[in-house]
Amino acid sequence: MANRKEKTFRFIIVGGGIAGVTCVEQLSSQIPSADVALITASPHIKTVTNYRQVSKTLEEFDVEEQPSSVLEEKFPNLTVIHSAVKSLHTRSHSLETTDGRVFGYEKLCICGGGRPKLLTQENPYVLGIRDTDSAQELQKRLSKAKRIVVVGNGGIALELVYEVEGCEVIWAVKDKAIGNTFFDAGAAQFLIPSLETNKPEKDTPCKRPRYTTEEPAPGGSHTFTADRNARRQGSSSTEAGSALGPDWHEGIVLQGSEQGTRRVSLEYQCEVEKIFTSEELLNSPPQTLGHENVGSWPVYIKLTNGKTFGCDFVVSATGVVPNTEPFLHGNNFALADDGGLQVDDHMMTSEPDVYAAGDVCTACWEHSPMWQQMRLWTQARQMGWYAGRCMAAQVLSEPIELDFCFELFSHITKFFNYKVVLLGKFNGQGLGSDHELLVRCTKGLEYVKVVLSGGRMVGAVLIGETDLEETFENLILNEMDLTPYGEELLNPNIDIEDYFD
Ligand SMILES: Cc1cc2nc3c(=O)[nH]c(=O)nc-3n(C[C@H](O)[C@H](O)[C@H](O)COP(=O)(O)OP(=O)(O)OC[C@H]3O[C@@H](n4cnc5c(N)ncnc54)[C@H](O)[C@@H]3O)c2cc1C
Ligand SMILES: NC(=O)C1=CN([C@@H]2O[C@H](COP(=O)(O)OP(=O)(O)OC[C@H]3O[C@@H](n4cnc5c(N)ncnc54)[C@H](O)[C@@H]3O)[C@@H](O)[C@H]2O)C=CC1
Repeated sequence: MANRKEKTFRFIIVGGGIAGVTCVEQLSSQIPSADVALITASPHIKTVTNYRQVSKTLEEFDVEEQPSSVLEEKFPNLTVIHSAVKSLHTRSHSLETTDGRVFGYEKLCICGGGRPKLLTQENPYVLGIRDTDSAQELQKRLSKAKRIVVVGNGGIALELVYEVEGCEVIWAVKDKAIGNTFFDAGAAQFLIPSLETNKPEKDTPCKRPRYTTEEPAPGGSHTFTADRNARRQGSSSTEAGSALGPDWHEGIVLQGSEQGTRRVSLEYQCEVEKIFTSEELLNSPPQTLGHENVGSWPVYIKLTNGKTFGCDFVVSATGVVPNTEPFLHGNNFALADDGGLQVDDHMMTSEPDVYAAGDVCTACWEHSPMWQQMRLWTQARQMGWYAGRCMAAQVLSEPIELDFCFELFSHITKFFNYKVVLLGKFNGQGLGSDHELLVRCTKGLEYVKVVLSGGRMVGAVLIGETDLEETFENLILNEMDLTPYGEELLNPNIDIEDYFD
């Protein structure tokens, strides 16, 4: 293969998502003379725009899908190759793309992202959501649907059950409360009433519509209903590739076949026992179907709580698997338990000269006590940026230390139309019983939870416009003993910022 190399680049980055593109930008601006190649399976690349450092560790930005020429114009030494990597040969420092080209590299960074961890593979009635194609498929199928079942209790499920209108949604969660990857039961209780109320009308269209839309066709349980008739529309056509992200649902119509109502029925503490097609159900012994008629739905889902629901399709919102497949074969990559490429504190994998960043990798260095990896947009950006710096530092023989952004976990997002800020060990992760909680909650307005360990703040969940993120971030980073303040810490009548000046 070595002889067939079309060209050897100093740096090759695989993947045109946030991690890969940020890595390319960092490398190209740090060493402008270096030949850099970005190899990506997707026709468009994702770039970070309107980046804003909210506080020491919190950041906000928009993400835009752009043609790769934008990047090539900015960095003349960059070549973008639109093809998927088919095989990697770390010994000969070369890789082959699906269109049969072979490229050599001095340093490689794998930013191949992840794919949905589906409940079951190759069942046409089980959908996952990851990229533009899968979002469009969801939109298309939803426009004809009367009932769907959403399985999973993380980010995608939270967004979907809130956004879908005109279609009954059965939401099956393994846990006692909603949103287990982000919240505890208290926060879940604060958020639940939002499923019963109307979504606020959006007076401005989405800032960055990215998806083609089609007009939809006409047209221990807990049930929530809300009415709304408004429909949103986006524009701009793209093809499959990188993961969606914040606001992915803003540019598409998530409307079922019926008129604009949100109807969510929650099934707690249950998993999926079996998924049947209508024919399978007819051929199998009688099932407990309640009022369902066998044959009236294309697919049926049996839950471990004994209930079976017929529906138009099932959304498997059950997490992400790192996309390691094409890179592993014939190489010696160490993998983490979650299937990610293990990386050290310089974003290096176990193979020489191969780095990795974003959803594809698992951070295997000794973490700061206040940081954990979550497969999020912000972390993809931070890892891509830091990997670029590490690759450049190695080439320039410069020392580099783990970046400050890995000191404290921080995430800003929106669920059920509330601003949500998560800091540090926001759910007491890894603390066992060695922590206490302080909670302040005003129904419909805000939910503030502080996690304390040994008298020091180690995490927080802030829902609503609390304006506390910067102060709490400082208190966590300063490791100040807060014992003397006790519950005053959350006293709404005290301006906490002045308190700690
Ligand atoms: C529906 C949805 C909503 C989300 N919402 C949020 C949110 O609100 N906030 C947040 O922080 N995060 C969110 N995320 C998570 C976030 O989008 C991801 O963590 C992040 O985009 C990962 O970036 P990445 O660059 O690592 O991977 P990706 O964006 O998946 O990019 C991987 C790239 O690698 C390319 N690729 C893969 N294999 C190959 C190959 N063999 N050869 C060449 N190229 C290849 C792909 O085409 C793609 O361009 C969401 C994710 C989803 C699916
Ligand atoms: N606003 C945000 O920050 C958002 C972030 N994301 C990110 O996108 C990625 C994909 O999102 P999700 O698929 O929601 O992943 P996730 O990791 O957030 O949640 C997965 C959920 O599926 C559940 N689950 C796993 N296996 C299951 C099974 N067999 N049966 C039933 N439940 C099961 C888990 O308990 C968990 O609740 C994640 O990395 C997530 O963090 C997604 C949407 C919004």
